[in-house]
Amino acid sequence: MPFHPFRICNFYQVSSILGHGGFGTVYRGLHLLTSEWVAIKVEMPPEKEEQPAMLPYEAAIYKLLRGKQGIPCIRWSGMYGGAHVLAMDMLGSNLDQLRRVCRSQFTLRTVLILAEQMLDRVEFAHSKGIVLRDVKPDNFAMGHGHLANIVHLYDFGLSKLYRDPETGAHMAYREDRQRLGTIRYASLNMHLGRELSRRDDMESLGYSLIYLLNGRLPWQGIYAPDVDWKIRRIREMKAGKALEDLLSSAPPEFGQYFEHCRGLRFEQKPDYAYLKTLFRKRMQSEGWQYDSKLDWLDPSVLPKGSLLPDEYKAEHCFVEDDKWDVQ
Ligand SMILES: Nc1ncnc2c1ncn2[C@@H]1O[C@H](COP(=O)(O)OP(=O)(O)OP(=O)(O)O)[C@@H](O)[C@H]1O
Repeated sequence: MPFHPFRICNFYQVSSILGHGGFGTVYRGLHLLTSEWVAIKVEMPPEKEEQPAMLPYEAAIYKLLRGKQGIPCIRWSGMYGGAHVLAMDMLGSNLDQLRRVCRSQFTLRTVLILAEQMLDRVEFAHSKGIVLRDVKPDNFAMGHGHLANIVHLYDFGLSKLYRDPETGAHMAYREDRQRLGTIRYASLNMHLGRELSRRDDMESLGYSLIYLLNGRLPWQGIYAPDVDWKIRRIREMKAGKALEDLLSSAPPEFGQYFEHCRGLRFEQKPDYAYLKTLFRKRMQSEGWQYDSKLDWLDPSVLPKGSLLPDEYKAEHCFVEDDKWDVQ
């Protein structure tokens, strides 16, 4: 069906669809007065009255996180034309899209540079009492223009407050929880039906980093007669030898990372500084700098190059203004 441009909240001209989420559509919009591009999430109120809309909840999470670099800024949120609307900073490609541009995997150097920022974003969300419950490469995107080297954390649809905002008490441990998020990156506790806490975000981040480095995880593409069987098999792989083998063939820092995350108790705060130091020491020992030479901007370091046409390669005009968009 052809897309007909329309206007939303009076001053956003919607030009195209960016994507469809679990509960609505995300549009690309131009602010008619400032000429800034924004991403606009729109959710129609659920048909059943007792079913809550998700977007106001997500907007509330964004408000708790506002002001920090690496979290998209909310430009407008509320009801418009009978729909829930959330207008926010327009982001560039997510890390899984960029991985594909780099012919399926990043160099260790790029993964370590990204890891520092990803750890920082997750730590920040935790510091605000939020557990993300869906940490995966698709939920981290690079910024636009002068923020092209900044990793942004977005999509808080599954996040939850793990502390009571009044008393500060940690939520209670439970074992009867439903499966949530993305199986590929889910922690072992999620497979076991346990309430998810900070340790589980860290474990999912670990899987995400290894996925970006190797281009795949061992439990992708396994044969299974049905979905339940497959999920059970993935759980066994994460609990046993498949993970051990994965970690023994990965750089040793990842083994230490998982040892720490898997050793955390339900309410325990991860030692973010220790985890960052692990990766920083590796950067130092290799003589690598935290610079902007990320694989997709400088594909000369990639054994097989990138899928970007030549004119996109590290041309500053593409990273310094809003034209940089490799989706
Ligand atoms: N701020 C943004 N800037 C650019 N693109 C965005 C932005 N937010 C979302 N998108 C695009 O819209 C798509 C849908 O996003 P959304 O966060 O609603 O859902 P999702 O992550 O795909 O699914 P789910 O809602 O099930 O988590 C994303 O895949 C992304 O391509």
